[in-house]
Amino acid sequence: MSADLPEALYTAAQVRELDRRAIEDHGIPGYTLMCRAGAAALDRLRRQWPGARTLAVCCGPGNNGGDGYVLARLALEAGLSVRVVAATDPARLRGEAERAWRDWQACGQPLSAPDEALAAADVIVDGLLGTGLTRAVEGDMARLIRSINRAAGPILALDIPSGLNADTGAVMGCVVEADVTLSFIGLKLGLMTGAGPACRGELFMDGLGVPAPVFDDLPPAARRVRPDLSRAFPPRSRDAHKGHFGHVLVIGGGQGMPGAVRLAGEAAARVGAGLVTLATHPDHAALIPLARPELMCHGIQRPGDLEVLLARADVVAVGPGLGTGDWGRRLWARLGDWDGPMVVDADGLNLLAAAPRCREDWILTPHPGEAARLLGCDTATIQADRPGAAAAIVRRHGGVCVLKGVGSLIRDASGLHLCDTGNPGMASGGMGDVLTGIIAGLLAQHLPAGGSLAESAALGCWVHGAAADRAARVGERGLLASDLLCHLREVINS
Ligand SMILES: NC(=O)C1=CN([C@@H]2O[C@H](COP(=O)(O)OP(=O)(O)OC[C@H]3O[C@@H](n4cnc5c(N)ncnc54)[C@H](O)[C@@H]3O)[C@@H](O)[C@H]2O)[C@H](O)CC1
Ligand SMILES: [K+]
Repeated sequence: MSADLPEALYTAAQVRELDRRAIEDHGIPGYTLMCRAGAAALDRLRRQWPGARTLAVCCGPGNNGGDGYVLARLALEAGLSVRVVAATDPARLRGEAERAWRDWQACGQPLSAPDEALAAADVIVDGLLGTGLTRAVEGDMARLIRSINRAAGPILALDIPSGLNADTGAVMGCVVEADVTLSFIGLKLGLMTGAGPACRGELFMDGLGVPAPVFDDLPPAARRVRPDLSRAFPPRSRDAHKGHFGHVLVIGGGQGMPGAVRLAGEAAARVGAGLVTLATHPDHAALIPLARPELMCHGIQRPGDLEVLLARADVVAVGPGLGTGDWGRRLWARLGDWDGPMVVDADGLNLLAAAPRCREDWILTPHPGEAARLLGCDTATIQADRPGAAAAIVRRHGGVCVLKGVGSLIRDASGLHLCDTGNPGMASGGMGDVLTGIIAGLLAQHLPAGGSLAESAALGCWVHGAAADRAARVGERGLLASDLLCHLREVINS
């Protein structure tokens, strides 16, 4: 991903509104925007693949196709060999796209058959579908996308890989697997979550010269988490003592599952919580401090054993390894009237799904499967509309929802953040326990300074992914949750 991507993320409808404003309110003709898009795409193509001489440009039925026809004409004028594949009859093109087609036609080049064009191409340009995707891709369009994906040449997607839902990051039937995507005017939310990161390749954006006022009073659908770490983690006063940095109580670790609470507890300590106590099953309470003596650990037989611990806690993290049996259920029930910020993960979420409740001061951290249980649907439904699922969980349960996965979403009643740190090495047990501890540890310190519950959750997601990215420098495969712990300090002090 190019480092200088903007923070704001938009839906397809919002980008269409930005297009409209640029055209109608600022007098930039639509065709000028389209020509700028085509020119920007050709420029990106030649930077990415300087040796490319032969292009296959696949053009669809709308303005995304129009971008493609402009690129094809400009490439021809620049001396490249260009074969254009029209996915649908160009006679059906309208508006700017029709004009782009006519300007291409005036170059006197015939259309090409897909197989011939794709086989000969040094680079393939995907101008099939953009933000106008309205339904699952099928038929000839799907066949063409599959041929593009099978071809040898690298792929440049215009605006968004065809077949990717710009709002949700879901694949609509099939999707172009791009090597590079150049998005226009505003970054689409779907490029950053769900299947977006996997099919967009390296991501760039070009604003097409749209003036800044176009973006006024159009709040983006989401904002990428880009913390200013010096502000998020202000220097500690010289007379600091552990009482200044809060006390986290982690409740979980049912019989035979001590690891989850240990990971969560250590993560909370590693992001700077002053004190961390684990309330866990008596069978292993004495063992955990042997591995990490800084963690205080109490064996809990019954809910009453929590009282003294809850009285001392500033933040509760509940769920890692809790289990949904009688022991876990009784501890969960005791928390019903605990008054303070809470992070709920894993079996805490499963118990919440079984007996729904609503609070404003908790942070729920479901992965898609737990989110499906919270909403009473299946995981595919969650992944088909991740932003919608996160919003539904907040409507039903209040507080903040961190919907984990590629492009974790952090949703509260006032808005949506998206975290794009992290890597596939995080697909291993215990990563969620570490995130739970990180968020609880930040809440205990009221970090980021003056931030909301959602901002603490967003910062925690960012720190979690950034630590995993550092740990993955020696390889993603085999990355363990505990590998993140030593990197947490590097990240928050960097
Ligand atoms: N001035 C501008 O408007 C600019 C637009 N940009 C580019 O325009 C596209 C959005 O264009 P739009 O025509 O709205 O949509 P698409 O080109 O994505 O395609 C719409 C077209 O496709 C049909 N369609 C929808 N779903 C399917 C499907 N599953 N299978 C087949 N066909 C489908 C639909 O019926 C329409 O006919 C944007 O992405 C930019 O690339 C410029 O970037 C900036 C200027
Ligand atoms: K496209």
